[in-house]
Amino acid sequence: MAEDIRDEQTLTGTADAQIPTVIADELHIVYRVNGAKTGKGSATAALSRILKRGSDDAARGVRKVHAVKGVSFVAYKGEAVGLIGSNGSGKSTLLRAIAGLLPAESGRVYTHGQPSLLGVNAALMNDLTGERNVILGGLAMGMSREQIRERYQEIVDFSGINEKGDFITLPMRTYSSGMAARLRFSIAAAKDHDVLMIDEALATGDRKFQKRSEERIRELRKEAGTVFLVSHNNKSIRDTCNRVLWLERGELRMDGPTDEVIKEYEKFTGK
Ligand SMILES: Nc1ncnc2c1ncn2[C@@H]1O[C@H](COP(=O)(O)OP(=O)(O)OP(=O)(O)O)[C@@H](O)[C@H]1O
Repeated sequence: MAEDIRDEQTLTGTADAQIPTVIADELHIVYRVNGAKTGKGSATAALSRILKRGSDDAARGVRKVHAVKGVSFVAYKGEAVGLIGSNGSGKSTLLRAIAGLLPAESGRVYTHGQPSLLGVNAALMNDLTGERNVILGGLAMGMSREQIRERYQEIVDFSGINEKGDFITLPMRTYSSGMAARLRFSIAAAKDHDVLMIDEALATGDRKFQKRSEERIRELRKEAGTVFLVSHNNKSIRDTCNRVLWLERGELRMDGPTDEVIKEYEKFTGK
């Protein structure tokens, strides 16, 4: 409890709280879906699109989905920011845009340091063993072999993969979806990130693992950067985040302290 209070003081009382890590400025993200008009993704449809190049999107059968509409916010070092909202409201799109994976239609995203996106679909190699994936995943995040060696056991223990036998030396395809998601989270959480974005990772895994993950998110937040968490689980958001952005139909509907925003959101969803 005392720790928590200290934590809050760090957030509000020191210069640390004032270092911006992510700035979104009137950000708009638009997806373009090919073949939406004909419903065909065939070679002839592709050819006719090429022939019609130069004419406008509508004529070429390209449909636009305006997924994020004019979102602006500033996130600071030491914050854990929850993203909530109905299905299709733009949460994952916003995360992917912050990670630099989607171009902005207009507006901008500025990030301090290297943002890392951890999704339940983060790519690990199914045919390789858990062990190889820990090493590759670590290298992909920019850790040195030495650092990976040092943290290897910690990662395996955290994932709990070996609790029911020696699974870490088996290919990932033999893991249940929960086990695979736990390993992904454990690999990503082994590094101290400038900006760490987690998409629904806590929804997978059992309650025990969720608790461990929440604890790690609190540590990451204390140690260095900013954590973004997308979740439909209001309790996970309450337990880990100090601030919440609520998106609805691509627009930022509310931005504020966790309790206040979740209260309004629950009113909205009728819970
Ligand atoms: N690759 C894509 N191509 C075209 N449209 C997309 C694509 N991905 C998402 N969209 C659309 O963008 C909008 C926002 O989707 P997004 O996945 O960001 O929502 P979300 O809030 O994360 O939803 P959920 O809670 O269901 O995960 C939706 O209308 C969706 O249909």
